[in-house]
Amino acid sequence: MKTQTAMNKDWFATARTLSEALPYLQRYTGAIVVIKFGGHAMGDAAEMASFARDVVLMRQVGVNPVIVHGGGPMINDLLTRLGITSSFVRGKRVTDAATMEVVEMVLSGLVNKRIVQAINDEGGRAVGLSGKDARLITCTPDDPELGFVGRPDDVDPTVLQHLFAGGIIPVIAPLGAGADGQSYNINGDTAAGAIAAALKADRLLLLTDVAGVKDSSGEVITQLSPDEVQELTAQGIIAGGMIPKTETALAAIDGGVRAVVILDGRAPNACLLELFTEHGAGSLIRATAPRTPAHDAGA
Ligand SMILES: Nc1ncnc2c1ncn2[C@@H]1O[C@H](COP(=O)(O)OP(=O)(O)O)[C@@H](O)[C@H]1O
Ligand SMILES: CC(=O)N[C@@H](CCC(=O)OP(=O)(O)O)C(=O)O
Repeated sequence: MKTQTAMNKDWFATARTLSEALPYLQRYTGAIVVIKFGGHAMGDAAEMASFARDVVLMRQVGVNPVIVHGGGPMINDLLTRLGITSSFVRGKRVTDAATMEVVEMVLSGLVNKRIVQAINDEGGRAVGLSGKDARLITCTPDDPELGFVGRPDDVDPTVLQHLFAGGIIPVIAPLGAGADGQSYNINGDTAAGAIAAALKADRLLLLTDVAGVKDSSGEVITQLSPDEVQELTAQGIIAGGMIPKTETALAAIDGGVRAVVILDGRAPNACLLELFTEHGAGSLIRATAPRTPAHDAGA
């Protein structure tokens, strides 16, 4: 049972949090925030609902969120059930014709519609599409060794601008078409970075299953410059699955994205904490400027 005094304390704290968010809400009105929602970050139904609620809140306060999702673990599940073996080279799935069919079914079907439904359930209006729709992403083959893995060559974000104007939240599966109409599988981080660069997004949030980029003692680094990312990679401190993320971050910054944040998508309200509080979350990568006191003031 809660006493009147305890309840009052809760409400005062909530009101103060809302009040303190004002400069951040003002800062992000009209901003474009691209969110890469990785398969490992998706979690269970409650975690998916919590993510969807944060996205709907962003839209409600005037941000234009764009979700680019992954789904590697879900692709693995269906491939296993179908008896198709799969391998990765430098973090990318070797994709033959049969694998491509499964990748498209899982990403454009199961995963995309699950996210769309979760956002709509929270009162938002989401539209699911892939990089093949409205020529959003045109690809060339990444590397002959990888089969039908695409490298985004041309990104036409016109369809996204139409969706923003209608107050609709785009949810994008990382697929693309070649000039010849062939379907390509694109790494989710790569697709998110290319879309963020084409939109000159204010933020690219890469949601993963760790709290951020860690240093040699396992501490999360709250802010890094591109040079520091390169140093940590050369020292082998940034390794494995973190390499495609930091490479994406550097390419996105080069392409005109103002800043990239790598953060834990399973942490409650991770996106809200990053955008609308002084605290921030995860590791912020950008060319210059401090993270505090207002971690992105004027950026
Ligand atoms: N310096 C580092 N800081 C944080 N994580 C790192 C670092 N180097 C390697 N990693 C690994 O990168 C992983 C994130 O990449 P990945 O599993 O591919 O993510 P996702 O599935 O979300 O795309 C972490 O779980 C961690 O094991
Ligand atoms: C070329 C390539 O590797 N494509 C990825 C696409 C999905 C993805 O990126 O999913 P996560 O973000 O959950 O890892 C794949 O086939 O798994």
